[in-house]
Formats: sequence, structure tokens, C-alpha cells
Amino acid sequence: MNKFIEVNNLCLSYKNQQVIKNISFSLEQGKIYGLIGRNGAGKTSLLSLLASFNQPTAGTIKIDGEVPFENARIMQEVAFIYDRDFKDESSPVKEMFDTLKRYRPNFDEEYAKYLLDRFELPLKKPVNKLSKGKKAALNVTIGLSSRAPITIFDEAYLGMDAPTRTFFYKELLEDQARYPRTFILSTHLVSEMDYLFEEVLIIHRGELVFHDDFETLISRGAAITGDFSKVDQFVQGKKKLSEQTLGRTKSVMIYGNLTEEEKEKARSIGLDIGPVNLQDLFIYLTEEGK
Ligand SMILES: Nc1ncnc2c1ncn2[C@@H]1O[C@H](COP(=O)(O)OP(=O)(O)OP(=O)(O)O)[C@@H](O)[C@H]1O
Repeated sequence: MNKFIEVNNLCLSYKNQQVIKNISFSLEQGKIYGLIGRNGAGKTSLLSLLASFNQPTAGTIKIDGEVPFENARIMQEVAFIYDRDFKDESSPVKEMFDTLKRYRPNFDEEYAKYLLDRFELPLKKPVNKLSKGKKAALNVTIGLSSRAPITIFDEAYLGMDAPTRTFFYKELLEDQARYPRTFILSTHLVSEMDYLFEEVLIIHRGELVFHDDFETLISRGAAITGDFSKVDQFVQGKKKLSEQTLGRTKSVMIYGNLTEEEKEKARSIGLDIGPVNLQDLFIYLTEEGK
């Protein structure tokens, strides 16, 4: 495994509140990571450390073998795109991209123009006069066209309508195929974005409670669907994450691995076994009291 980003025993405190608690993980080059966690879990705090916007209280971060904080070479490799209001940005959209060219070595002007056009961003309009959704589109354009080896989107979609978000996800995947880099996507739109993630990190109350590939995470549970009475009987004694009933058909998400014997039994009575969805698992893994 190529450890492009290595985080060891990372801690961050604001005054006497510890918001990042002894987190360790490593991330590879060229993969898309989903970072999820409930409100106040510490996602932005963690990302701001990776982007050198903050210094750890304890522990270490290494990017490409070097400590990133106040390290000009590494800092230009990291693009941190977060929900910004651009309120002091009175220059026109076009000017922002002229500036970007100077400090993003991989910036692709043609690609930026293509995205600005597709997002229908008016080049002459002052940035702070754009609507919220257009500001988000501008932000995403900066993130994608910078082609930084580490690109972090922290709820960068806020304000975008559904068709625009769909376009953003499609572009992200297509550009990743052309120019692979490490993406970290922090989001609350778990069910909408989960297909983008190759690996998932779940942070809860400042601790990393899960980090593995997407397939491994969703294989921790199963969706059992079929005749409601048979489903009820089969899931008895199992940890239920959620359930839905339509007429006589019921679907129950359960947590925990099924043995081969159990799978065989379910099939023999006409039940269907499917994967659990990430959102239900996430809700379960971060339930209060866990
Ligand atoms: N500048 C700051 N000063 C003091 N406390 C802060 C500061 N920034 C964040 N915190 C606190 O750190 C904790 C983690 O906040 P953070 O913004 O990292 O969470 P988050 O997971 O990104 O949340 P959300 O999903 O709500 O955006 C919260 O308790 C928050 O109040």
C-alpha cells in the first residue's frame, strides 16, 4: 500500500475541548475517500488539519513523507474546498481563475473554462454577487480544475440543486479517471454520494470509529426482503437497522454477518438477501449510547 497521507495519534483541542481524539489512518494515492460523521463529529476539524489550516495539538500528519504544516511544497499539493460565502471577494469570476493559475501548478485552464460554461457561471460578475448555488459551483470548479494531488471537498455541494450536484459527481468521476488523485469527500448526503466512495471513514465524537473499503463496510449488514411473516421470523433476534413494508412484502436491514447456513435457509424460504445501505449503517454505528 502506498501511504500518501499518514496520520498518527492525531489530536486537536480548542481551549479545553478535545475535538480530534487520537486518530490514526493512512490514505493511498488515487482513491476516493468518503468522510462521514454526525454534526459536530470533527470532520471539518480533521480536514483543516490535513489542509494545514490548523496545527495538531498532538500527533503527526505526513503527506508524501513530509510534515505539511507551513511546508510550501506540500501545501500546494492540497486543495481544501469548503463551503465559503466569498463575501469579501468583489473581483469578477474570471479574475479568480487568473490568480489560481499562479499558485496551482496543475491548474487546467481549458478544463476550468469548460466547467464554468457547464455551470453557467457569468465570468464578469463579481464573485460575492453570485447566488449561493453558483458560489458552490465556482468552488467546485476551483477544486476540480486545480487538479491538486489531494483534493478535499468539505460539503462543497451546499446550495447546489440536484441536477447540478449530479453533474458535479459525474465530472468528479470522469476527471478522476483521466487524472487520478486522492479525493476526500465529506458529506451529509450519504445515500446520494455513497457510490463515489472507494473507502469510507466514519468519525464519531472526535474518534475514528471505522475505516475500510466501501464493500467491506456494507457487507457488515444485509437487507432481507420477502413475505413479511417469513422476514419477521428470519430476523428474530438480529439487530435491525431499519424496515419497510409494502403490502405483504417487507424489507429489513440487519447488522452483522450472516453465516452460509443462514443465507441458505433464507433463500430456501424465498427470501432475497441484498447489501445494506451505507446510510443505515452509518446511522446505526453512530447512534447515541454506542
Ligand atoms: N474554531 C473553533 N473554536 C472552538 N471550537 C470549535 C471550532 N471549530 C469547531 N469547533 C468545535 O469542534 C467540534 C467539531 O466541529 P467540526 O466543525 O469539526 O465538526 P463537523 O463534523 O465538521 O460538524 P458539521 O457536520 O456540523 O459541520 C464541535 O464541537 C465544534 O463546536
